[in-house]
Amino acid sequence: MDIILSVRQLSKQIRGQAALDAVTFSVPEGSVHGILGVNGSGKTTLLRILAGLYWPDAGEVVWMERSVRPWNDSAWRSQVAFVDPTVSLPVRWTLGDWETYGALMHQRWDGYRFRSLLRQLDLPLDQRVHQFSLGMRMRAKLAFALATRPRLLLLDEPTTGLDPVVRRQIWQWLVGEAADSGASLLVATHAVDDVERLADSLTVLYRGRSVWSGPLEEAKEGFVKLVVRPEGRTPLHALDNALGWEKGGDSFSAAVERASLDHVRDQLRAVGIHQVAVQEHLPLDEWFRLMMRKEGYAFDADESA
Ligand SMILES: Nc1ncnc2c1ncn2[C@@H]1O[C@H](COP(=O)(O)OP(=O)(O)OP(=O)(O)O)[C@@H](O)[C@H]1O
Repeated sequence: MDIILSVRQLSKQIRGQAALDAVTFSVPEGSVHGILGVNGSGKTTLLRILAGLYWPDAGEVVWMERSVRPWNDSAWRSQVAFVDPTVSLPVRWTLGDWETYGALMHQRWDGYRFRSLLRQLDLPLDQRVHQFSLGMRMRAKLAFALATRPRLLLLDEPTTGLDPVVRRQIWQWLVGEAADSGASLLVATHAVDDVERLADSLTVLYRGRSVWSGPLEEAKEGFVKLVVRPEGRTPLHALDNALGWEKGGDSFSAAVERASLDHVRDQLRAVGIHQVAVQEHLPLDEWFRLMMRKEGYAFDADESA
């Protein structure tokens, strides 16, 4: 797949702190790319720059091999839609009013598509949006965004506050709609399971830096979990604190990068542990925790080993 968007060395300071620090990643055309990160890692700042709401201090945004300035480029902005759970068109308006606004304000507005999406989503055109449930509001915002016919849809925590059934329905519908229209999705979220289910590729942000980026499969293939049953008082912490051994019954487990597997096995042998079970195909959540641990993010709950 061709690369449609490249973000290169993007940096932004907010009140003297680096909200983004040389963030770099690429998004293949027509794909879903997840931006994963713990609180305060820079996800919203990144999307706001791409939506043209903030400008960066340094770095480059390349769209279809052309360097663009989202904060100063109306052609770019006509191809990009940003869905932010904290911002919406006025909720005192009806969706009919949203439609009128969309037709006036968006060069690529497709009224036929908007109506068809509202029918699919069972959303009434003549009811004020503040009377909608949270799930209905999010559907309305997504329908509005899709009706602007974006080539790139930026989503900031789009399913926060929604129950698991609605969340799954919305995702399924959205990814299908985006695929039909050829749009690429950039989704910032804490929800590792959503990224695992939907994304083709992902970037992990930590303290404003992109600490990992690549295809989902590469992330999932890149690590395993070791399970050991030490006898007596084997000092697992002394082996490698960064592994963060977790106790479960009479065994300990730790996720490790596949590349360091032999090294860790050698360390275990050196303290008399020869029986090591290796688990493959683990949930992405375990990989994400491993990434965060490597970066020094504290996991209080894991200090039991
Ligand atoms: N308006 C602001 N004023 C001061 N600091 C800010 C502002 N906006 C962002 N920051 C800081 O920039 C950093 C990145 O914030 P950002 O909101 O982009 O992270 P995030 O990954 O989206 O977080 P969350 O998951 O909690 O929404 C944080 O340290 C945050 O405190």
